[in-house]
Amino acid sequence: MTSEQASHVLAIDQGTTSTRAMVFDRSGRVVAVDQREHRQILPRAGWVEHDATEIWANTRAVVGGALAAANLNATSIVAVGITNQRETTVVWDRSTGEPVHHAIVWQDTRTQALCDELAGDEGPERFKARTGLPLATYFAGPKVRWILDHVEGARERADAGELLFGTVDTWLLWNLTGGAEHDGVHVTDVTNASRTLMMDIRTLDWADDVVEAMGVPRSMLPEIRSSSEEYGVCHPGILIGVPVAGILGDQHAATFGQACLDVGSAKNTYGTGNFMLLNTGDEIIESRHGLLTTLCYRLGEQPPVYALEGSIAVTGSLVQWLRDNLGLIDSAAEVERLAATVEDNGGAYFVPAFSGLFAPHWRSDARGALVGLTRFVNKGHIARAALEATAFQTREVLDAMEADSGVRLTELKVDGGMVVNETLMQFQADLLGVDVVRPRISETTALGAAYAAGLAVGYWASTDEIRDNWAEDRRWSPSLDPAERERLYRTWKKAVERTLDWVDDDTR
Ligand SMILES: Nc1ncnc2c1ncn2[C@@H]1O[C@H](COP(=O)(O)OP(=O)(O)O)[C@@H](O)[C@H]1O
Ligand SMILES: O=P(O)(O)OC[C@H](O)CO
Repeated sequence: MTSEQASHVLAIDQGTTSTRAMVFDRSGRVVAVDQREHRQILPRAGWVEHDATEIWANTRAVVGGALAAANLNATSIVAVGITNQRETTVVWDRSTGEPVHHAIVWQDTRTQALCDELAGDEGPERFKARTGLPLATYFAGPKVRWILDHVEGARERADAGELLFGTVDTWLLWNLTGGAEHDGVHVTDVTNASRTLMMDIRTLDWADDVVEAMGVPRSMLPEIRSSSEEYGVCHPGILIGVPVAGILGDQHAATFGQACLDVGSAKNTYGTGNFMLLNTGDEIIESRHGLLTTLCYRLGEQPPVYALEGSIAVTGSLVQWLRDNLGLIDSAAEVERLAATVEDNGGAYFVPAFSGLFAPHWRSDARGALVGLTRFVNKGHIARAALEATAFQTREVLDAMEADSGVRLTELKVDGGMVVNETLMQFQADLLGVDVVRPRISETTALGAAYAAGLAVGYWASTDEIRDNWAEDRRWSPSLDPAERERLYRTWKKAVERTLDWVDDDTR
C-alpha cells in the first residue's frame, strides 16, 4: 500500500476512562471519531482495575465505528498509531491471549508495601539515576511483580516463558498484529518503557539489574523500539494489512501533537489527572524538585528526545467525584456554572490527595482534605475550590520545572477534557502569571500518535508539517494582582501540609 492510494491515518487513543479511534487527514483535521467507555473496577479502597479483554473489544468496536463514520475501509488507511494510558499493566498467556488478572491501573496504590520493601535502606530514589523515576505505586514494574506474587501459578508460568507483560500499547499491538493465533508482535516504545521503572533511560534497553531486583523474568518483557517505525502489520479483522507505525504514551503523544518539538517548549494536559511535559532535547535532567525524567519521543533511528514531567494524579477526576460520589452536579460541564455562583473560594481549599500526592511531593501517606471550612462555605465554593485545585497543583509543577530546567516559560500550551472550562483556564493564567494557550485542534493526544505513524510511512514528510498544522484557538492572559496570586498560593501550600502523614497503621 502506498501513501498515494491511502488517504488517511487512524489513531487509537486508549485512555483511563475510554477508548477512542480517530481518522485524520493530512492537515491534521479529525475526519471521524468513535468512542467507548470501559468499566472502572474498584475492588477495594486504593485499588483500580480494568478488564484488558473489554479494552481490546472496545478498541475493535471504535476502529470499526470510526472507519464507518468516515466512510472508509482499511485500504484508505496508510498507517495506525497507538497512544495509551501509561503504566497500566497487563499480564497475559501467550498461547491463549487470556490476561491472568485484571489490568492494574496507574492510579492503583496496592503496591505501596512492595515499593517500601524495594526502596530498603537506599530509599525511594534507589533506581532514580538509572530509570528517571522514584519508587512509587504509579509505575508498572511493581504492578507486574504484584501479579506474579499474588496470582496462583503466575510466577511458575512466567518463569516457564508462558506469560507476557505489556503496558496497554503492547497489549493492543500484540492483538492487532495477530495475538495468540498468529504470533502477535510483542513490542513497546521508549516512552511507554520509560514508565515501567525497569528501562535504563540512557541505553533505552531494560536495566537487567533493576529488572532482577523487581523480580520480573526478562522473558516477559517486550522489545523496546522507537516511537515511529513499522512494528508490524494488522493481521485479522478490519484493519487487515495496515501497518502499525506509531506508539507513544498518551502524554508524550500530546506533547508531540502540540508541536513541542523545541527544547524549552511545554504542554499541560488536563484530563483525569494533569501531566505537564517540558522538552529538554538531548539533555537528561535529573530532577531535584520532584519531577520525573522521561522520554519525550524517539523518531526511528534519530537520537532520542527527553522530557521532564510533572504528573498530578487527580484533577478532572475530582470533578467526576463531585458528580458521581457527592451528586453535587449532574455533568462535568455543570461545575463551571456552580463555581460561577460565588465570587471566590470563600476560604475553602480542596487538596484531592485521593491516591496520595504525585509530583512534586510523591507522598503516598497523604489523603484528600477540604480545609478552611466555615458556615459561610456553600456548594458553589466547593465547586470553585475543586477547580482551583487543578490550577494550584499545576503551579506547583511549573515552579518545580522552572527550578529544575532553568527555563522560564512565557506561555503554556494546554489540552485535554478540562480546557473547555473558561473559569479554570483564566484562573490558571492568573496563578501562573503566564499566558495559557489552547490549540485549534484540541485532540492533540490522538493527533500525536497519528503524526508518529504517518511520519514513519512517509505520509507526512517531516516534523515541519506538524509545526505548520498547529494553530492557536484561544489565549488567556493573567489579570490577577501578583500579591493576591501569591497569597492564594501560600494558603494552598498550607492546605497541602494538612494532608500529609495521614496514612499510618491506624488508617491504612
Ligand atoms: N467543563 C468541564 N469542566 C471541568 N472538568 C471537565 C469539564 N468537562 C470535562 N471535564 C473533566 O475532564 C476529564 C476528561 O478529560 P479527558 O481528556 O477526556 O480525560 P482522559 O483522557 O483522562 O480520560 C474528566 O475527568 C472530566 O471530569
Ligand atoms: O488516560 P489519561 O489521559 O488519564 O492519562 C493517564 C496517564 O497516561 C497516566 O500516566
